[in-house]
Amino acid sequence: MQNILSVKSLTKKFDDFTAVKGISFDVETGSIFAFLGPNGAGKSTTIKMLTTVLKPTSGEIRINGFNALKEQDEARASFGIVFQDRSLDEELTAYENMVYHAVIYKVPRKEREKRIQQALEIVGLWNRREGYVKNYSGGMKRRLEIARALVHYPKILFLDEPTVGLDPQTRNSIWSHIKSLNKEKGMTIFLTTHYMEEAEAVADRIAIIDHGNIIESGTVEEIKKRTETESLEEAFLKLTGRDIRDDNLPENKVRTIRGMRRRDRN
Ligand SMILES: Nc1ncnc2c1ncn2[C@@H]1O[C@H](COP(=O)(O)OP(=O)(O)OP(=O)(O)O)[C@@H](O)[C@H]1O
Repeated sequence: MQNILSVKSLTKKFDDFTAVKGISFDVETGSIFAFLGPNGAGKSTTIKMLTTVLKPTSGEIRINGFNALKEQDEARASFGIVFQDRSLDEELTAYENMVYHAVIYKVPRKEREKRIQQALEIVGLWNRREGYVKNYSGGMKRRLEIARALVHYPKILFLDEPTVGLDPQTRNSIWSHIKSLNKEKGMTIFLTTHYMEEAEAVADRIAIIDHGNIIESGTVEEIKKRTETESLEEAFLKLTGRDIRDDNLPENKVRTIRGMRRRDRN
């Protein structure tokens, strides 16, 4: 199978500190790839380089066959991204937010309505398109962000912590939308998450980064076998010696996640 994303010897230095240390990996077209690591491991720095926000110190990135450093426009047209931070205009309707994004991405005017409808239908928001975003729930906002990232027909979707801050039911609904996008539309998904059980449930392949190096990669089964563990969470702990969810998380994230764990138990 072809690789939609291919990364070779990718390195990022901030002055004399090396945040990403020559990592290499491939993402197969049509797969779900989870990029995991404790806080400060280098995930955000890597995603920023993959999405052309940050210039690598050295290394190669090919997205959809394009050199992400030399063919930036083509590379950018090939991916959609949902960052952790909300970037919707709350004072506009869902539909207006979609139009705004379609214009920025230069979707031809004639195509706009059709593509917006398709994207909103995928996340189950077409019937709610006239609603103001400020009146949307957290889960609806996240679904709208995913729909928005699809409007220029990307080949690969980057999702940075797509379910953080959402309750368990909403998290399930987000995952089912992501899975159907992958299975039914063949969209490649590259995601980060702090929820090991969610990564285990959805990802075809996983890479674990720590201190700027990829310390393990493969399918969940391969990783569990090699680490002689029963779950991805256990494998992660064994490999990094840390709990992904509690290690130096910003206080607000810890609170959200601990709250969720309590709710999960109740
Ligand atoms: N602009 C910068 N200047 C200097 N150091 C930086 C900069 N950005 C990130 N770093 C450092 O690089 C390392 C990797 O950071 P990065 O944000 O990529 O980690 P992360 O794995 O995404 O963590 P998190 O899960 O908290 O988002 C950290 O030690 C961080 O302090």
